[in-house]
Amino acid sequence: MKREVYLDYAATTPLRKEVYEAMKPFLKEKFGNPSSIHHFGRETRTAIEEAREKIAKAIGAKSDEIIFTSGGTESNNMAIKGVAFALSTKGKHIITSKVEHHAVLEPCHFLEKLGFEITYLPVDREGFVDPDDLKKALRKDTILISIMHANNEIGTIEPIQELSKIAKEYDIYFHTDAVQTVGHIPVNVDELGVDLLSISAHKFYGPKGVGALYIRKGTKIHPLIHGGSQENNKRAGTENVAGIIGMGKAIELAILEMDKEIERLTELRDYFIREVEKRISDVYLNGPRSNRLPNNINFSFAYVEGESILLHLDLEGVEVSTGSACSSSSLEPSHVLSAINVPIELAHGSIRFTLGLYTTKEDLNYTLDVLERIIEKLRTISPYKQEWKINKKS
Ligand SMILES: Cc1ncc(COP(=O)(O)O)c(C=O)c1O
Repeated sequence: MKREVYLDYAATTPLRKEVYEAMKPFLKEKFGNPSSIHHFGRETRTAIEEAREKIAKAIGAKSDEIIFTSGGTESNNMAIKGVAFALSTKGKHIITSKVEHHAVLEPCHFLEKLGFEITYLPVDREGFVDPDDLKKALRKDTILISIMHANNEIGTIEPIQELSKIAKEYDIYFHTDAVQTVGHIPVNVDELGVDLLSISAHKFYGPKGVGALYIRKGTKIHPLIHGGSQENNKRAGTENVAGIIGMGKAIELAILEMDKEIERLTELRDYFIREVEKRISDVYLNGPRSNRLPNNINFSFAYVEGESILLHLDLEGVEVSTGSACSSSSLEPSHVLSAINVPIELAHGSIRFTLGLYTTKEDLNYTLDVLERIIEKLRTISPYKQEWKINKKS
């Protein structure tokens, strides 16, 4: 029987019921502007500060080190451009990696147009940045290093502690895009040794359009949005009150359930990987087998197009993604798969399955049955069929 199976939790997660309930009053009756002095204003101000404390506590920070933003994209932009603008007289060199999200790569491309120089570090075949490569890339004028905590396409968890240690030795700011890890695996800013860290609520069952940037006390950074004095003069504009309250509730619940979910999802992930490798020939797992996000699976299926697999899965009620959500609409192979040296034909046959709170083993069994059938059917009509048969014989 047809099932509805959502396996695209890395793109976004559904809003939790408890989060929606917590937000509701702030969409209607509790409408005060948090900057107003009167009762209505004080009520929303208090709620915002409580949410800030919850976010800070979840990552081992202090509440005055948290700035609310419109999401992961804005947080990354603020961290990178904000530090670049603040330190441009000290230096104009930034180091990042080739596998970052576009919300890091594009601000870097923009800065290049303004005369900054960016080094894009390579990664190994599993997507890991080598600390030695970072050391070699350092220059006297390096002002910022930005390496993501975990990759949104292939799930690689980067060795942030080791990388940030190098930054510290040379007194260089370290930013990490933790959009895929906060609320999913333990994140502690002191243990990671980072100065800036990006968060997005809709990746952990909070609302879309709200996020946060952790800025270690004393870090020099310019605001990107000018206006009122909100967010400690670092991000002007009346706050997204309901969104912020929702993010606070979502992080609280995510932290409570984290250990249990890590164990459950890791088991489901490894079961799915094993079954795919057992049931379907010519499949290649992208990304590592350990130090991988508990909910991430990314496979290349030889001789078939990822888009065809996606559309056929969709018809059967299974929602997945080819590479990152942003590149789903483009025919370019994903920059992440290119960086880990996946051949172009295989990169085009790649599918990302990301699990979450509501994923069950029954969902995965249904997906496996459907997937096995679809791949077999697509391969029968594949233009690579002859070549495939030859390869299989040899
Ligand atoms: C690693 C990473 N960084 C940044 C973003 C952008 O976050 P947002 O959608 O909140 O702007 C995403 C979302 O896909 C992501 O996966």
